[in-house]
Amino acid sequence: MITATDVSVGYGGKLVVKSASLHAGPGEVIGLIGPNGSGKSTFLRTLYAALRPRAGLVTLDEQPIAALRGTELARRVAVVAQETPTDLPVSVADMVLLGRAPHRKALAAFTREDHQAVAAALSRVGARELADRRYSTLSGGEKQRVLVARTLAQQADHLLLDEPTNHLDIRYQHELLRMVGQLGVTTVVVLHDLNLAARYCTELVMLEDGRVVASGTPEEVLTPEMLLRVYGIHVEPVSVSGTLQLVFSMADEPAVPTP
Ligand SMILES: Nc1ncnc2c1ncn2[C@@H]1O[C@H](COP(=O)(O)OP(=O)(O)OP(=O)(O)O)[C@@H](O)[C@H]1O
Repeated sequence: MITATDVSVGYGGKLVVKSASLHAGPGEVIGLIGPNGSGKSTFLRTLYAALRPRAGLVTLDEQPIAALRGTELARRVAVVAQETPTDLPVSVADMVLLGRAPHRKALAAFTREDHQAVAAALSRVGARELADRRYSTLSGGEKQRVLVARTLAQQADHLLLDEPTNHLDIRYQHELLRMVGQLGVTTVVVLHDLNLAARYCTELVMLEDGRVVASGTPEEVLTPEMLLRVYGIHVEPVSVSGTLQLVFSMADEPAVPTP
């Protein structure tokens, strides 16, 4: 369970997250959405203590996150952030093995169980055949799958993902988010694609200029009025096999373009 209560975060003299709250219950997948620069990554980074809030509180299973030691945090929270190292001279398998580090006693060697967890995680994201490749030579989408495999190997019960689908082709976008939903792990995921958010998130939190302007189920948050106000875009919500999908048109075009 991850809870942020009235959190404000900023850089220098500027506040970019303003009294924002969020609650991710056990096994829930919370989508953090909002336009460019609205504060999504900053809010997410605060949830794993990479940034310290100026006001408010972040808790993990009701414990203040600031009170958790680094290794305990790493055991309990897995992160795929936007800024990831790309030029490390390591193999893919070693990159994923890094996810096992919080489970290892200081200076102990990795065990067979660690290597099995790495192989299983790579298989799960369809990247088993990449194990011996050098990480820095992978494509953007391959790297992203490997970073997700690292979080799986970490076996944390909380998962924080910053645009995990942005380099993935359409099939892997869906596979990844479906897999995240099936993990049963408490998840907060920053997503730009509102149709993916509608389909795979249990609840959404929408930011505008650092403030939470809507939160609730996808149907409650992704309304035409809200999307016009926050993104300046027209949307027609449609239900496809019981799933909310959004058809967009620019605000200066007719809502449903004529052929
Ligand atoms: N390290 C930083 N130093 C100063 N300002 C920053 C820093 N990181 C982000 N910002 C600013 O904070 C604001 C929020 O940025 P943030 O990356 O959290 O937004 P976002 O919603 O994730 O954006 P995007 O959708 O474009 O990824 C932006 O105005 C950005 O320029």
